[in-house]
Amino acid sequence: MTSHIALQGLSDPELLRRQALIGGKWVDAESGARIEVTDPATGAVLGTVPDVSAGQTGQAIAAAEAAFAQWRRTSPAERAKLLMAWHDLMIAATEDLAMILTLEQGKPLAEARGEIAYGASFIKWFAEEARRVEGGIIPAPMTDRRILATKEPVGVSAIITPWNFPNAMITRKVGPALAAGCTVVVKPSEFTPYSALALGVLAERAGIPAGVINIVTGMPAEIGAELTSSPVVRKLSFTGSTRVGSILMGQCAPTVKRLSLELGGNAPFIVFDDADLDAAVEGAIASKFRNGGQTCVCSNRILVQAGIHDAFVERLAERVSSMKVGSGMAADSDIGPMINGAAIDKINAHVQDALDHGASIAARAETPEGQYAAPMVLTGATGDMLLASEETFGPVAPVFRFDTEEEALLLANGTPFGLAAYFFTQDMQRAWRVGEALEFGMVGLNTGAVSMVESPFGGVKQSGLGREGARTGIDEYLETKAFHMAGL
Ligand SMILES: O=CCCCC(=O)O
Repeated sequence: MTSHIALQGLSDPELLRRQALIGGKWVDAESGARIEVTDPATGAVLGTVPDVSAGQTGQAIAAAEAAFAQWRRTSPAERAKLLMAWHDLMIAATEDLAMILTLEQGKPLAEARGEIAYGASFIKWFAEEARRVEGGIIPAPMTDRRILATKEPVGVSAIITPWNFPNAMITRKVGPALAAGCTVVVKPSEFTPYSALALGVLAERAGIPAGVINIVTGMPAEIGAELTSSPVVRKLSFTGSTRVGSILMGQCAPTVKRLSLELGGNAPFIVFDDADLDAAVEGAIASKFRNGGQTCVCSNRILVQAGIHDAFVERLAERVSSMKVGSGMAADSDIGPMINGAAIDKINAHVQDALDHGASIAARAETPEGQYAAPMVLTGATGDMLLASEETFGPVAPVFRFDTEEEALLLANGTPFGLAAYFFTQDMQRAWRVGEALEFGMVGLNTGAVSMVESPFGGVKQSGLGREGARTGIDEYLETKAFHMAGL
């Protein structure tokens, strides 16, 4: 089968796999059904992958269950060694992995390289953490007893990942799962399966045993229903929208699975009068336009205090109007295509609704025809606009004006979501006060970037459950067993 990706010249064409991975075997769908994967920059079909059925998903679950029996008994040092080998192969394959990622997802190649480094960092981190899973001894109320708290892997884990970070959202989940001794069935987004399959190839080369990582490609409803209903699957980790997360949560209820959910955000980005203007503009660019605005932690509402409002808007507008929009494969692109037509429709609807409600366009970058959204700064944004209550998930920066700190906090917290928030001030008392008052899982003071392996990633309210990355990320894949030894 020919493929546009192969024509682009991967140095290791074997990384481009077009089959699902079940129990160590690369397989097609039993029905022969396949789905197309397209390049969002051109609309060209990159190739196809199997549309795996519920039955085959069941086979992947059975393979993960069989592998779990052995994998859970490997030593932490052995798991760490295999994970480090996987990490090293990822780093060595950065250029190819980044090219695959850009072609199927659209983000500029430089950002894709950054995602591969970010993705690999989770594998390295959890390779290290594998050897630090410790239990404890609890003083018992009687003298002839000892109580041990031991840690055990949760079991077979279902990993459902999104299209916006096709590499790193897999590694942030699979890294800790494998380190803890769990085995996984990964269902990557149907828009970006090639990045996932390439990770599968590298895992196999690293020596990770058959069945420990299974990857099922295809449409989400059928595969998701099988993963969530299976009593063998003991854990679901999902990154995606709150709407889908809550459906999955409901589907997991009958079998009472452990859940990690990284869901939608509606991040406020607050600029106080006393902010460092340069730093605030840089922070806004970093947090708003990462991945073309298609990131759950991207700022969605830019709240600017009246005294600095006009200066901030002027500087932001200058930066945004000179942004380069184009194919992620072009060296000078700052913003690539959006993932699909539905994304463009939503962005356009938000912009039109804002304009209908009195907003104005302060800046708009030149944008080519095709599946692109124009980077834009809107002023005069207000709470009755769609973009105040929903994630736009695109390169549109709406600026809301506020007068007092109290007003800013009411606006910022006035959302059912609570993933990330950012604020800029040079007043240290305000820094503590506002940082503590923001109802979000992640808060950036004088920075627009909070995503890094060392830091716990996750949200409160309808933004999800659990934390990924960091020291605690492995806990999501561990159970505590109370082991009572009596008659001593
Ligand atoms: O949309 C959510 C992906 C999270 C990417 C990150 O880790 O910042």
